[in-house]
Amino acid sequence: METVIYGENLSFSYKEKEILKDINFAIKKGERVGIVGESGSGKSTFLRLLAGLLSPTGGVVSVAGETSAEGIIKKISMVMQDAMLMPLTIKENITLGKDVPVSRIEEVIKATKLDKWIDSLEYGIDTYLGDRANEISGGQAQRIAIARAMLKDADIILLDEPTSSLDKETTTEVLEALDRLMEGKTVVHVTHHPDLLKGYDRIITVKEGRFYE
Ligand SMILES: Nc1ncnc2c1ncn2[C@@H]1O[C@H](COP(=O)(O)OP(=O)(O)OP(=O)(O)O)[C@@H](O)[C@H]1O
Repeated sequence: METVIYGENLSFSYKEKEILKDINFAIKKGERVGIVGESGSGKSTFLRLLAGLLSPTGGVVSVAGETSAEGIIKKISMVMQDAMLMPLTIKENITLGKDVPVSRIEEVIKATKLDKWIDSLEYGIDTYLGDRANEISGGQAQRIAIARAMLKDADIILLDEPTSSLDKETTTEVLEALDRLMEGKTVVHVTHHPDLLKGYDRIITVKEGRFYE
């Protein structure tokens, strides 16, 4: 299988503080890779480098053949700890304002099991989330973020603790939705919970700026 994500002598520092030191790695198409390590070891920093949100201070990171933020952003979908919903309708939060066939929107709403909840709302998918944001549970918010990622249908899925703010029951629902999102994709998943990485192809531990498999 071809390599779709790689780093060559990849380093990253915040000012003088070196977080990642001269790392080399390669992730193949369709692989599921878990990233674990102590708090502060640099897991989120690594994911941000893969997402193009940070630029390496040394070496190269390449994602689906892209090394620039503009290139990378088109090739990845990211689900993070916070869904970061905008003061827009549910539909607009899922489509991000793109013109998408209704049938496709319905598909992702079903796949993330948001349909029952949305049907119960007076304005359905056109419900405005601005002032109602407080009435949305963390699990619903995360599933909206997952529906958004499904619609984008990028080949590479980056996950940063997508279930860490949820209770046990809600976590199960969100994990089911994530399973659907990850089908057939290349996945990099940062987590404190190795039990979420069952069935993954590889687990990388970040320690003192280096990778251990
Ligand atoms: N914007 C920033 N400026 C300076 N230092 C930062 C910044 N963001 C993170 N750091 C530091 O970089 C180190 C790595 O942070 P990072 O968030 O990548 O770790 P992590 O392994 O994801 O931690 P956690 O598991 O707690 O989320 C930490 O020591 C953190 O304090």
